[in-house]
Amino acid sequence: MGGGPAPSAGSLGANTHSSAPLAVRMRPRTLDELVGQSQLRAPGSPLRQLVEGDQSLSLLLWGPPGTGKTTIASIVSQQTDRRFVEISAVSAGVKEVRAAIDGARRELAGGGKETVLFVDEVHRFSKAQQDALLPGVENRWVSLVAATTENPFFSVISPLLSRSLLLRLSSLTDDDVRRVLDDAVVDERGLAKEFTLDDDAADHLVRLAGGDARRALTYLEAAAGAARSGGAKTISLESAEAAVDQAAVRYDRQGDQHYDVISAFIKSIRGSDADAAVHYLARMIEAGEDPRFIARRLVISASEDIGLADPTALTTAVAAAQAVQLIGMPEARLNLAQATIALAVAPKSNAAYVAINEAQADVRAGKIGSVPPHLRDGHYAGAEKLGHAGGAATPYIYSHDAPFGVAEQQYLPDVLADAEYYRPTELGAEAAVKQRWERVRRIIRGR
Ligand SMILES: Nc1ncnc2c1ncn2[C@@H]1O[C@H](COP(=O)(O)OP(=O)(O)OP(=O)(O)O)[C@@H](O)[C@H]1O
Repeated sequence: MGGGPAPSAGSLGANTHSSAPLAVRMRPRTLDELVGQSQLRAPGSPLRQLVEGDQSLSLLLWGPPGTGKTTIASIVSQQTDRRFVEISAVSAGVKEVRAAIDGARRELAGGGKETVLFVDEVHRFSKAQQDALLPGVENRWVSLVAATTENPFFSVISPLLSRSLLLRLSSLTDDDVRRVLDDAVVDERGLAKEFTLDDDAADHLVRLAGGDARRALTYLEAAAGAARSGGAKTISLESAEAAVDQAAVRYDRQGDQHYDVISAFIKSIRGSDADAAVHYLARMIEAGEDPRFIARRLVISASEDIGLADPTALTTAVAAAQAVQLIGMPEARLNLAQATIALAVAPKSNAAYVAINEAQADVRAGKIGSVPPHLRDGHYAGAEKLGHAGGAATPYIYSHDAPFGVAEQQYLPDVLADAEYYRPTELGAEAAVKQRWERVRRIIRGR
């Protein structure tokens, strides 16, 4: 490192227009420069109308990191000649929100420009903080562009949802990411043809980017730095590999490895390693991760990975999620720790997860069939004549009248008569469920 920085900074300066990171320099300036997201960019789409017309509208952009949310907000402000004011829900509170809205209102009152207020990670705002955005939106003092990586139906208050146009961004495909890289290699704002990018190096970067254009460009920039300091004209697989490890550490420090850590957290719970699960929980807490996000993942895991092997897991996870709402951080870390450990040490079953997946796959494949006549609604006049419910042709058996409260009777539609979606494990509490269910299924199906 010692003698490196000066010459390498110098040559970097000679080959770029600014010292901003490559991902920032390459930020698309128009909707047409945006890669992927074709549904949003289509002629006549609401976003295009917004950018090309002069109506004011609030947008809620929902999509994974590095797919263009901030970019879209900046395109809207540039192309409609509005001020761009950005606040991050990670660090800002009600005070900053009010100040931004007041500033926009004063600007308007003084005959100045309209304002695009970009709120990044809006799902991190509490209800009260989101409420503070409403007057600005309702009175059209700002065009709000709120970005979230989380499902807004859970994380955004409904008055804000109903006043905004929700646009969904998808992860970039591998081809999209490759295009972003190729553009950055040749573009004057980017690496301006200083290097050629080997195919295998590009493939490596595409794979590591995981659909995130910012990550792809950050890694490309690191690889270019390595090639430059080695005096190379080509970014090879070796320079890419060598550089990316360092870039990945930087990412971690900025908290952008969020998805890798949450993934390791869930996998540790699934793998029953309570120590590892608590370790990843601690990392997320220390990184300032949204506790509601962690709690929601626990609730999902309780059903996906534990299910009926320990039905109390879902109760525990839901209780932890409520505790997070009630108590907030830092104390809610205790509730999260208890739930994490309870889920990690619980016996594991994915039988409920597999059952619903298989049942939905069948329905999607068109295996539906009609509801057996004896199960149809028998409460309306004439139903009996049609043979529904109580009709003589297909009598409905009231289970409580059958021995042990289980009747031999077909419940599934004919096309699915032999389907067996729920296959219990023999683990934990599900062992007893399995014993009983197998007997019950035999009676129902008359075997
Ligand atoms: N669809 C895209 N087409 C081309 N470049 C993109 C696209 N999406 C992102 N980028 C590149 O990645 C950088 C970061 O993108 P942006 O800030 O818009 O991501 P984001 O979706 O707001 O992510 P985050 O949720 O992490 O804030 C941009 O400056 C740009 O260089």
